[in-house]
Amino acid sequence: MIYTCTLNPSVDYIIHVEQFSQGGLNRGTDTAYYPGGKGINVSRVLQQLGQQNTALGFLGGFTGVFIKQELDKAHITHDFIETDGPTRVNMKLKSEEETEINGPGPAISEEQEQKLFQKIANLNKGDYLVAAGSVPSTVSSDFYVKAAEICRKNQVNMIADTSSNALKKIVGQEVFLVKPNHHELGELFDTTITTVEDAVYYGRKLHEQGAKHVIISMGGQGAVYVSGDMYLQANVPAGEVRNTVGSGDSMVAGFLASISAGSKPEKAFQTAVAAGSATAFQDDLCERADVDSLLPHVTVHSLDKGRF
Ligand SMILES: Nc1ncnc2c1ncn2[C@@H]1O[C@H](COP(=O)(O)OP(=O)(O)OP(=O)(O)O)[C@@H](O)[C@H]1O
Ligand SMILES: O=P(O)(O)OC[C@@]1(O)O[C@H](CO)[C@@H](O)[C@@H]1O
Repeated sequence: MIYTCTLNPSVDYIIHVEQFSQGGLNRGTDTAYYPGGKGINVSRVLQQLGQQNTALGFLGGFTGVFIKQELDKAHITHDFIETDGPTRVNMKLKSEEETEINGPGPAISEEQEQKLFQKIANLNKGDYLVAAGSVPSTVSSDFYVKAAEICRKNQVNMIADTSSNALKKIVGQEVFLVKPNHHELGELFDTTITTVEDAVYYGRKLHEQGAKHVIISMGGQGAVYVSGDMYLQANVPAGEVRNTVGSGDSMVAGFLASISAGSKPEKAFQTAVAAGSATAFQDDLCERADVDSLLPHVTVHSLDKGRF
């Protein structure tokens, strides 16, 4: 069984503004509301790809009700801990550039945090847990580390998709998959990553420190996969980028859907990139048909080990 865990979900409020003027009154043209937060996005794409899963995490208030309704409509099971305050609304402003304003989210009490650990402790050997997104300031900063320890003890495969301090802390833990983008990977090692060679070099470090599969997404430049002595590179298919929000989450879902169905890493990596790009090419997250049609346009090749 696959579980996702979103500590700080969101209603993503998308608003298009022509010629955004900072400090002025702007009138939006199109708007949309989506259930968001990285783990919830992974849940939605997994479901599209035919993988039933359960969404865990914290949710509350009128925004929480909306997210639950949307998950119900998509036939995604969920088992959230109720928060006292409402789940945040994250604004995604689409103008000449994409600007995001992510809220802090409601306060989480010690008791609520412990309840979530209890749910994680109840997962079974062989299950997958995708822990994705930022850690709210009221949750222990080492939440993911503790979750990884519980998962290791119970032989649950943990996937960590986070950034900044939470990503730093997870390095050194035994996890099934990490998927930093090249900026996050650079930040982790206090460097700037611009080339595939750099991505492989630092990706190997993550692998050596406990991550079984490492995917480094590099936006329009493609992506790199590292595991053991297997180094792969994929191109991204050509297309018009409409929305990159959730494209990284779609990669995680694509990889997991494929590998948990028994595919080899090459195929799972190809599916990850197809799913990431399928999301980038439309307004909401990708649908299965989009992933299937992009798959033949993603080429995966082995990188010559002598280069590294
Ligand atoms: N210009 C592009 N053309 C085609 N595909 C793209 C483009 N930009 C992003 N993608 C797709 O989205 C995937 C993830 O992109 P990126 O490296 O920006 O991840 P991320 O920063 O983790 O995403 P997120 O915005 O969800 O946090 C890429 O590997 C690719 O599949
Ligand atoms: O604030 P976080 O947890 O880092 O990111 C939250 C978020 O930006 O990530 C998703 C896209 O990846 C969105 O659905 C959501 O609004």
